[in-house]
Amino acid sequence: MTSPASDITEDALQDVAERLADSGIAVGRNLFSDALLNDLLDDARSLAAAGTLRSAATGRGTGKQTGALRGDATLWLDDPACGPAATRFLAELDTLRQRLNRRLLLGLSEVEAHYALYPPGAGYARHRDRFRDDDARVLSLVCYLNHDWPPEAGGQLRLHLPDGARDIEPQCGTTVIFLSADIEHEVLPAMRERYSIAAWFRQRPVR
Ligand SMILES: O=C(O)CCC(=O)C(=O)O
Ligand SMILES: [Fe+2]
Repeated sequence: MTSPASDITEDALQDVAERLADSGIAVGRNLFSDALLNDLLDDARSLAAAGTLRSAATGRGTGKQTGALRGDATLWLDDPACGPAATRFLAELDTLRQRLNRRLLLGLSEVEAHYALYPPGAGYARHRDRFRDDDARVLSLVCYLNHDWPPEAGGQLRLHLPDGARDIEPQCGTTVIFLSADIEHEVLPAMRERYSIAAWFRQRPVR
């Protein structure tokens, strides 16, 4: 089977698909190349330095109280201000979408993704990614861009699972994929700047 424009091997894909089918969560290591992740971090940093990332509290489709729930600043990867790494990453995600469809028959029709920067002190309260009034989000993906993240810096993704909480360090090279409707999660307050990309595979376009 050919997989154009993909860093992800067949074995890694198989592993992700099996874990998603078994438990609704897959944690991948090194799904994307170091070169791409480094370019994405550079891009996110320059966008942040230019003041282009916007507080998620004022983003689309969210309520006025969002600021109390989440402290990140974001920019959609299809924004013209983003660099070529963002376009490459969206192409990777779209290839992943098609490959997951072949294995899991999820009917994913589109993927959207944004850069997120959590400044020191920011987190994201416990939530699910599927909105009450919009069930388009099927799979969530979070890809971390932080090198040498020490545990004492906080900022872990805490997944609330039937058998207890599972914490994941936001370390560069780690990618978490989970069912948007099922998995409650939160971002613990980060003590230093925390860079990531959050993406959602949707079952139909809305925008
Ligand atoms: O950055 C993370 O670890 C998770 C972010 C998140 O939950 C979201 O953007 O919905
Ligand atoms: Fe989330």
